[in-house]
Amino acid sequence: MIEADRLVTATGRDRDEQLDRAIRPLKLAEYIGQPVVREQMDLFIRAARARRESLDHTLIFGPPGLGKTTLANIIAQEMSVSIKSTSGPVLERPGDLAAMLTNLEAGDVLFIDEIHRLSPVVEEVLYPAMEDFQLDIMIGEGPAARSIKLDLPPFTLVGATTRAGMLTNPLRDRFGIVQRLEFYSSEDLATIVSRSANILGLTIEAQGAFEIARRARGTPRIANRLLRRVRDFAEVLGNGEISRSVADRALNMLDVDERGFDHQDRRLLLTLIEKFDGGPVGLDNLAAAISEERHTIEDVLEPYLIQQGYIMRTPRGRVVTRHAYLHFGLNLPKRMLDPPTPDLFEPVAE
Ligand SMILES: Nc1ncnc2c1ncn2[C@@H]1O[C@H](COP(=O)(O)OP(=O)(O)OP(=O)(O)O)[C@@H](O)[C@H]1O
Ligand SMILES: [Mg+2]
Repeated sequence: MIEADRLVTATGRDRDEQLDRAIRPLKLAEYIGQPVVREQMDLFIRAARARRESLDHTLIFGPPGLGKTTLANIIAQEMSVSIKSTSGPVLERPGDLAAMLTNLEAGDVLFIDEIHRLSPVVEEVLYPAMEDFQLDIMIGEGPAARSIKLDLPPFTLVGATTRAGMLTNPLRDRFGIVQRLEFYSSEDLATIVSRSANILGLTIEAQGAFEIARRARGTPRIANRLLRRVRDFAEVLGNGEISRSVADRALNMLDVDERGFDHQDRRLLLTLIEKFDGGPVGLDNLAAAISEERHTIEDVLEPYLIQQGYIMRTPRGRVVTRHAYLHFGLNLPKRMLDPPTPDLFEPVAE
C-alpha cells in the first residue's frame, strides 16, 4: 500500500517536472510580465553582444517561483553561451567554487542559486573572480601552504536570492546589474496560464485562465501548478474544457480561496487574529504558533500577504490589517474602527 502510494507520488512528480520543462520559457520574448526587467535585460544583452563582451554580473532577487532560475537560463540562451548551475549551500569549500570557475569557458554564465547562503570563505574566493577574473586560493596547510593565482576567462556570474537583505555589501557591490522581480498581475498570469495550456494542448476559455490567474498569489509557478490540477478536474469530472466555472469549482475543491490564499495563508492570518489579537507579534512566536520555520514565513508566506496589504511588518512584530478581518467576515476590533470625534470639552489633564 505504502509502496503504491509512493509510486503514485513519484510518477506524479516526474510528470509535473516534465511538464515544467516543456512550459518554461527559453527566450526573453517568451518571458511574460516584468516589463522593466525585460526591457533592461534586453538592452544590456544587446549591448554586451554588440561589444562582444560577457554580460555584467547580474543579481536577481524576488520571492520563490517568480522566475529567477528561468531568467538566468534565458540570459545564457540570449547570450548564446553555456550555463553552469550550482547553489550557495552546495559550494561548501573554496575548492568547490574553484572547480566550477576553472571549468568555465569564455563568456559562460555561472549561475549560483541561493547565493545568500554562500559561506564566508567561499565568498572570499568569489570577490577577485568577479572583479578581475582571477582565482586566488590557498592550497595545503601550515608551513607547506601556498597561494596560487590563476587567470580565469571572462564570465558572467548570475546570482539568485529570495533575500537581497541577507547579501553582504561587498558581494552585492560586485554585481553590475541588479534585478528585482515583482509579483505578477492577474493579466500577466492569465497570459502565462493560456500559454502553458496551449503547450499542453488543453482547451481553456479566457475566463477560465483568468480565474486560475487571479487565485495564483501573483506567482507563475503556482499558476502553472493550479492549471495542472484544474486540468485533472476538468478531465475527470467534465469534458476536459477549462471554463470559468470548472476552474472555480476545482480551485474551491483544492481549498484555494477567492483571494488565492491556501490553508497555510489562512492559518497564519487567523492565528494572528485569534491568538495574538491581531498583533504585533514577533516572528519567532508566530513561527512557533503555526509550527512553521521562520524563514518559510519570511520567504514564502509573508511577502504576498504584505504586498496585498493583509499583514504589516512593524518594529514590534507582525500586525494584521483590517483587510484580514474583513476577509474572514469578522468584526473589526475597536481600534480599527474610525477614531471617535475628539471630545472638545474633555478636561485637559494637568
Ligand atoms: N515570466 C515568466 N513567464 C512565463 N513563465 C514563467 C515566468 N517566470 C516563471 N515562469 C514559470 O514559473 C516556473 C517557476 O519559475 P522559476 O523556477 O524560474 O522560479 P524561481 O524564482 O527560480 O523560484 P525559486 O525561488 O523557488 O527557485 C517556471 O518553471 C516557469 O515555467
Ligand atoms: Mg529557482
